[in-house]
Amino acid sequence: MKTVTTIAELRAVLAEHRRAGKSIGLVPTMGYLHVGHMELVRRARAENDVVVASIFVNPLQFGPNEDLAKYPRDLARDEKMLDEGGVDFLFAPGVSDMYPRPMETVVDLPKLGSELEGAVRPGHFAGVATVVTKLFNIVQPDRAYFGEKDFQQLQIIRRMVEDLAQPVAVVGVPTVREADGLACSSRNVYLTADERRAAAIVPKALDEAARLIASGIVDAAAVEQGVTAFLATEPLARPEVVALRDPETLERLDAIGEKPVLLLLFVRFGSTKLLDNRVIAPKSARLAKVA
Ligand SMILES: Nc1ncnc2c1ncn2[C@@H]1O[C@H](COP(=O)(O)OP(=O)(O)OP(=O)(O)O)[C@@H](O)[C@H]1O
Ligand SMILES: CC(C)(CO)[C@@H](O)C(=O)[O-]
Ligand code: BAL
Repeated sequence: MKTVTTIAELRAVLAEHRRAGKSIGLVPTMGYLHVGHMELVRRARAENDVVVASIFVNPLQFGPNEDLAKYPRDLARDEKMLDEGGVDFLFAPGVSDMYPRPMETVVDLPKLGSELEGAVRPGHFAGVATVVTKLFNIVQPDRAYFGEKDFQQLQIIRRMVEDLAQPVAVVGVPTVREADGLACSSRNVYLTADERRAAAIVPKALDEAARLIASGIVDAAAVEQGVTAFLATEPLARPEVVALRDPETLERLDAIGEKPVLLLLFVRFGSTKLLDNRVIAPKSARLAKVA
């Protein structure tokens, strides 16, 4: 694997491969890799001739009081993991490589980006959409891989690619979990031992949502209240978003019908935010209950 830090060098090495007709897969990350990231790499490796991973802790997507400065970093360990995962090029630019001048241009999806996590992190998704567009322009990948754990991010990128006719196929990858069900996340390292034990309630709250829907509840607010009450049984959990939404538009739902619904959670433990979600198909949830 070759590590590249400048846009010009990455463009030059990829141009050769593109001329030779090779397909290119891109895995964008912020580093401090775990098995969830490596699943994106595995998919990219299986589906493309050339695999590029990027590590860039993007200042544009952090709010003034967020964890930009303390976001966990370990480039040497990440390089080893990516090399073993079969990545061909690691793009690891510094902030001045990526943004030689303050950015004047912003890619924003004001509606999708202000819902849910966007409501508690104003400007976050404009920062994500802008950097992902820039990465797409630099790498010009055939396919780009994103985790379903960050479900809103994935839907925003899908919509951005459609709206702007960006020539890339967006591939969503199912969430990889720890043994107790907690979604793997770089930020899990911030949790104290007590918070880490308590965090197992997050995936259980998704099970609770599926159980409530399977029991025949059709009122979306009643499911949200049931899940909030379930999370309240864990004193260390501070739910910030408990929302049942349309999986594609992220719009609120009044009633649960036949179509799949998204349950999205954003729960704080101490100063750490944890995200999780599940798309629940009401029909199969109810059939599973009958069976
Ligand atoms: N558990 C996981 N399973 C599958 N994909 C994941 C998982 N965790 C992260 N990803 C995906 O990896 C990509 C890079 O994510 P990122 O570097 O922000 O890691 P993260 O663990 O989500 O970090 P954070 O703690 O900041 O949320 C994103 O597309 C993200 O959705
Ligand atoms: C997609 C991404 C790499 C953009 O900075 C980031 O939001 C992430 O790691 O999910
Ligand atoms: N995993 C999404 C990136 C962020 O939280 O900033």
